[in-house]
Amino acid sequence: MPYVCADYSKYKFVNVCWNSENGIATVTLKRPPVNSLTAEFLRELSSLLLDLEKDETQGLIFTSEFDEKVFSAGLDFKELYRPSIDHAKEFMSLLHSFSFRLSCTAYPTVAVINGHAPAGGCIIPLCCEYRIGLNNFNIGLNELKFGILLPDWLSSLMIHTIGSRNAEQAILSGTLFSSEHALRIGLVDEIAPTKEVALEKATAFLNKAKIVNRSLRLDAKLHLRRPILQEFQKDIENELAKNVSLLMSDKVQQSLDAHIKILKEKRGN
Ligand SMILES: CCCCCCCC/C=C\C=C\CC(=O)SCCNC(=O)CCNC(=O)[C@H](O)C(C)(C)COP(=O)(O)OP(=O)(O)OC[C@H]1O[C@@H](n2cnc3c(N)ncnc32)[C@H](O)[C@@H]1OP(=O)(O)O
Repeated sequence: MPYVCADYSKYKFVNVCWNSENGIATVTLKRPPVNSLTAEFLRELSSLLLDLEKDETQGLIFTSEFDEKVFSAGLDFKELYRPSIDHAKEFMSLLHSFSFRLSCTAYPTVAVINGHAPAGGCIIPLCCEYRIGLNNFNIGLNELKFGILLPDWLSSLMIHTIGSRNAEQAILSGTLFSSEHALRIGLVDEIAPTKEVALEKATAFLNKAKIVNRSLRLDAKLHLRRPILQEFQKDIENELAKNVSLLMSDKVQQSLDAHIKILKEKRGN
């Protein structure tokens, strides 16, 4: 059984619950109020994946502290509004490297999606091998509605998950799917009535993975995910530069400004 070496209490935005009997790590995202992804959060998540790898984790479950509300609200609007060029570059690079790392972990991964997961909030679930949703949440890649062209690796993750035809329709219409609809098109693999049941289902999925030799399983995973991994590795410098210039463009900045205002008005601030 794996021996836990890393100090998981050092992490600010996640709670790591390590089960020493089965080697499964349950990682609860807890960056208030809505687990939006900032550079600091992405840096922490990347470092966490390395720690889990070193500790020979047998399986990883992601879930959110903000149960039945939000899994992750996606990229942090506020941090990405008028960033410095250096910060924009750092952010895009962290988003890319974390998503790549999560897509090819040696251990199996599950997302328990216990709340909304719009746009960038869908990235963690899509990088995972298995997705279990709760009822009454929305999930999808609705970036086109913000004037954001998806990076190829992200489209590729969606295609891998729901097939090209469904992905084309979903991405081009910027649809956010209800949990039932997400189940029908395969964007989630199962629906559970509560987080507890979802966590049991996640553990059952991870236990099934154990009957396969670990290194053979990793070879097969990398082989099956080759089209996605190739998109991640394709012309990285150019891809990052494209995303930075998209983020800095007037159109995207105006869209972020408009969304920040909408959220403020909603809260009456
Ligand atoms: C911009 C990138 C350009 C470059 C692209 C290249 C790479 C492309 C790859 C991926 C791109 C992804 C794009 C995104 O992810 S953009 C973010 C999209 N997300 C959303 O549209 C979600 C917006 N939020 C909501 O719909 C709701 O907040 C919801 C998550 C459903 C929760 O609703 P509720 O529980 O009612 O909470 P409130 O709306 O009242 O919000 C509570 C506070 O949280 C703040 N908030 C919400 N979302 C974000 C966010 N994304 N970033 C930062 N902050 C967010 C909100 O303002 C409230 O704050 P406060 O309490 O201070 O008022």
